[in-house]
Amino acid sequence: MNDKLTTRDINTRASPESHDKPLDAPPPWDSSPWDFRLLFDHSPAGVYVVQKGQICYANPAMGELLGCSPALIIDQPLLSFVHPDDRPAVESQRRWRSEDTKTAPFLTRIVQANGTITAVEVMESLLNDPSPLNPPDDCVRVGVMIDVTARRTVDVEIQERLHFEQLLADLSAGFVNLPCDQIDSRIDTSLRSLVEFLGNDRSTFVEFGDDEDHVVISHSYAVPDCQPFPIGPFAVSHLPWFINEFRSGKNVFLRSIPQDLPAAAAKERAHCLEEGIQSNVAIPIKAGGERLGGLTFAFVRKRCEWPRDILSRLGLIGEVFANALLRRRNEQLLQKTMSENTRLRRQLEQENLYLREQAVVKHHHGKIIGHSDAITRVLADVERVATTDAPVLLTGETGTGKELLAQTIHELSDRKGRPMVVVNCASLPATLIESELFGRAAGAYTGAASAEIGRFELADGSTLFLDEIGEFPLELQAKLLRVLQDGRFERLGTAKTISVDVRIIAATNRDLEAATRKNLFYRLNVFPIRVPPLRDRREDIPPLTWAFVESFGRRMGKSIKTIPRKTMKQLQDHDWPGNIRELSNAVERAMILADSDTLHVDMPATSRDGTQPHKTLKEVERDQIQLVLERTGWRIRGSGGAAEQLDIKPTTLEARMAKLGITRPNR
Ligand SMILES: Nc1ncnc2c1ncn2[C@@H]1O[C@H](COP(=O)(O)OP(=O)(O)OP(=O)(O)O)[C@@H](O)[C@H]1O
Repeated sequence: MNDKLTTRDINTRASPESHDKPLDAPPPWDSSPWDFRLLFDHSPAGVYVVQKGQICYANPAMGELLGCSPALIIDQPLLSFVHPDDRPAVESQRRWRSEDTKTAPFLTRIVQANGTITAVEVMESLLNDPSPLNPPDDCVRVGVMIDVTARRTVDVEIQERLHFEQLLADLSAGFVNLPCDQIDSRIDTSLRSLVEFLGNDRSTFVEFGDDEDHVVISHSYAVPDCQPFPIGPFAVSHLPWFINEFRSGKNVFLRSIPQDLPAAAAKERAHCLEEGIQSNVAIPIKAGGERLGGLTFAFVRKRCEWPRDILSRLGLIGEVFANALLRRRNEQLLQKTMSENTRLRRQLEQENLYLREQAVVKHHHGKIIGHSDAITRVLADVERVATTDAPVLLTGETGTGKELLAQTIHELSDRKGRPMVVVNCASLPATLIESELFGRAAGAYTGAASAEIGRFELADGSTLFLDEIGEFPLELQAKLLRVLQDGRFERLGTAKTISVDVRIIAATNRDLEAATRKNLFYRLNVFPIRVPPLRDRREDIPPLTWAFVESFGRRMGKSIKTIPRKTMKQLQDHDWPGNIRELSNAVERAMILADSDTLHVDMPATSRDGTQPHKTLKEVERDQIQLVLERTGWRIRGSGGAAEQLDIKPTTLEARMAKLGITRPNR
């Protein structure tokens, strides 16, 4: 027994003042009851024994937990130390079932005599078996109690962190697939949730733009007694140190203002003083690799006690805001680009339409289509001569556009204010041509009841186009030469000389240089223009074809979108003895037959490769007239009649028919 340790022994050995006493080696361990008591005395956990609810043993650690010496605890009901709010839970926790000999560990709070509340974990077990005569509550129980305050603090921190993470997750989830027009209001409510959770007084989202001198306050929320930041541009010069700091990508963590502010932050110091800001935290935010803005958190009522590592978590939610704003910005950009695209496409369509219309309008108004060198040279001549009064002689095969060029010359001249007067010398019977051209007096000849002015008078101050001048009757040539010479003539049946100012343009597809017409030729040949046949300017075929497609399409209510490459090649390869008129007719024929938006053209017999028999111009003309007449049921006049389809006057057609010997077959 002598060498067994007593509590005092251990205390003496453990006390600092005993250090200077030399000690023998520690005595060997003896598992006698006394040694076990010693263990309880030194146990870091509170150990107690209760019988019939009253404490009958408490070790020193238990005394410390309950806040008084173990002697004062003895005979006290253990429940009297438990926090009144926790007592029902403790009692139910200790409701023994018959087979139970120990409780599961449970948490409760102990109230010490001085009012200190300590969180403890308790576990009890029965020392003797309960029986009907000896119910568990009457049994002897041994309990272990440990202080879990520190663990509780950690638990609370973990809980708070979990709540914070949950908040961040919820806020982030709220932005997924959020329509762009709801992003602003969602950021506002998110800032509010953050302020409410984190306990600061104002949270603000700042956007950095291209403007070096300003940032933009896009969202701000403040608790009721504090002012939110005014939304809109904010001059960097108001808080230069602060804004530049976090615009350059640094976190700003000012726990104690003004102490934490550097000397350079004079404006910030004044601002915080004025607004009563005690702490301020700012986190820069990147989105899409771009420094987009930042989140700021101001504290007015108290200082910030956040741990520093909160910054990275707040940075994450900031990124969610920034990504949403970036998405909105991109979407707006996309919208803008798309509407710009639509605008441009419309414009293009309009322009295209305009261009095509132009092509058609040009055609209808006698303007020239074609960009070949040959036609460009002709047009250059046309422009050069148009503004003069010089007579022009247009030569070229039939259908090459001589009348169109005459019209163009007229329209480019100063005479364009009055219409050009056209005389087709081939279509007028020789008997009528004199009165047609020079006018007549009443009774000038049988049937001429009234006086009538002729085309020369009609064209006074304008242009007279003498088409097919080669057909002009020889007997009238002298009169014509005179008027061409000095603009003077007499009406048929009068001696009165009339003087006119007429610009003459003549056209012919036959040789004027023949002896009989030499004088006329010299008089007219002041400014000759040779109009090239279509086969000499094949590159004009595609634009001409498209112009005719548009024109006929419009008239027929058909829309042709494509012409196969092969077809266009065939059109370009063809010799077109009837020139543009023949091309126009071929396209018209194809358009009548077209039943889709693709144009297929049945090529006329002659082609450049020589596989088809070569026809003379006359034959081609005859074939063409015959074809159109057959198609129109031999109707010459009126809308859709052969003359209109051939784009010549009915009288001209009749003259040609007579000349070519085309007659209607007997039925
Ligand atoms: N460059 C062109 N651009 C557009 N259409 C043209 C062009 N040249 C001619 N045409 C058209 O071709 C057809 C024949 O033209 P035009 O009557 O001017 O020819 P022409 O040489 O006077 O014929 P003719 O000698 O048989 O009287 C007309 O429908 C005309 O509008």
